[in-house]
Amino acid sequence: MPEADWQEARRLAYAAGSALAASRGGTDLVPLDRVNGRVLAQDIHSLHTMPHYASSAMDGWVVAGEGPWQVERVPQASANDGGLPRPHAGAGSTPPPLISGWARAIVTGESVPPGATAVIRQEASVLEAATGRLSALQAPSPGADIRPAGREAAEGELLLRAGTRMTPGRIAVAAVGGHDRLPVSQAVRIRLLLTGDEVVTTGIPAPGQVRDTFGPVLPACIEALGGALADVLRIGDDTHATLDALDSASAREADVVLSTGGTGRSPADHVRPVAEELGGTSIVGSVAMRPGHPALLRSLPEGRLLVGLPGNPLAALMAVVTLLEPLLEGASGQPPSSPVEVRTGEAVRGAGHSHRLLPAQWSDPAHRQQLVPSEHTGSAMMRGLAQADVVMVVPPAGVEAGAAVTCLPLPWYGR
Ligand SMILES: Nc1nc2c(c(=O)[nH]1)N[C@H]1C(S)=C(S)[C@@H](COP(=O)(O)OP(=O)(O)OC[C@H]3O[C@@H](n4cnc5c(N)ncnc54)[C@H](O)[C@@H]3O)O[C@H]1N2
Ligand code: MOO
Repeated sequence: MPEADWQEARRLAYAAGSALAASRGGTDLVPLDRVNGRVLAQDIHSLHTMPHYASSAMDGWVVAGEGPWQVERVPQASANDGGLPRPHAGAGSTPPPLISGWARAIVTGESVPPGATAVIRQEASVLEAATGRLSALQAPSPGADIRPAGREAAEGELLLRAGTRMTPGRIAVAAVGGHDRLPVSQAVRIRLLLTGDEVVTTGIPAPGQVRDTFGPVLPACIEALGGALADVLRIGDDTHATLDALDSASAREADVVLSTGGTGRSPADHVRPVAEELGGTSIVGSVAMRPGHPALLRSLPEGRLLVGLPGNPLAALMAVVTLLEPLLEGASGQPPSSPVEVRTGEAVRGAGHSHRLLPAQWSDPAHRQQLVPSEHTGSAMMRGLAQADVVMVVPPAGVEAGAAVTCLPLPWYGR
């Protein structure tokens, strides 16, 4: 099977994610304080006008008509508040109307009474305590410092579209719109399967061993991309263990198995042959990208999916942005993310028939105009990725200095 072109591999992964959602995707109703990062399954509308009542934008006096005004009730001067203003007296109810020529103390956010024409800030007012006469340093324009009801949104107005990923700003607008829970796409459940006899999880590895790069890293990537980690399994390079990990009762509880290592074709590599033996179809057999070309995507029994990441750590993370990210976008109903184009400050050699995925960084982080490839970007190296701001996608023919080049965000910098 020929290597899939890089863009085609992303399209196929997105389509496989969409098909997964169609076959098993449900909706969760999630409270606002737990919805960050989830993707809306339906459009969200305002449940009332926003703001839902006219309020004061400042501490001071609400007035009706032309000044000077008579204060309804002169507040007692006190050391703490200088006689102004009193706390919200009537939260939850409409205040009594204000008659033309009168003024009443008001605090920020408090309901403006019917009949009010403006709010005068405390520091812009002069109160004659003995007579209760209030004047303004400058005549207020009509409606000054009053936030009218409905200025931000009418009741029923669209606030957020289905397919939107929730962020703190979007959670805030849903709260202001009156929502307690939001309908979000059920997160894709992912089994993380780490393979390799030589992998050790702590301390300094002996020659021939490697320190596990994936166990501490991929759960964070899965979370950042909106997936849900179902479980983590570590196995050696063994056919039966691989078979069990891909197709046991517990494996079937996950929608996707995300494996690392074992994608090659040596006798020590079991992921590919065992998956083939299980049936299903190959969706992406390998990808025309460097590093990471042995990455694979195939269907497993019951319509589950296998994303096989190569063992070399940088290769695996480039496969995460190539296959796992579009798959999870498709599965949550988000539109496919479109990579941005940025200028490269240096000429970058292409890989001939493949795209090159290179960790890259801003040459001037303050202005973010131009990228340069990071150093130490060998397939088994991590220093380049540690410094990187984005992934530069270099076309097969390479790019000249100053040319625009496609870039992908790194999962942990959000999208
Ligand atoms: N004859 C060929 N050999 C290889 C080819 C090829 O085309 N022909 N492709 C190379 C490329 S490219 C890659 S990438 C790797 C893919 O290897 P596998 O997916 O089969 O992975 P392994 O062989 O199990 O391991 C490769 C490498 O990665 C290290 N590794 C594995 N797991 C971890 C981990 N959890 N943390 C850190 N490092 C890990 C492992 O020790 C090996 O060094 O194949 C090339 N060979
Ligand atoms: O995927 Mo491999 O070298 O491209 O590490």
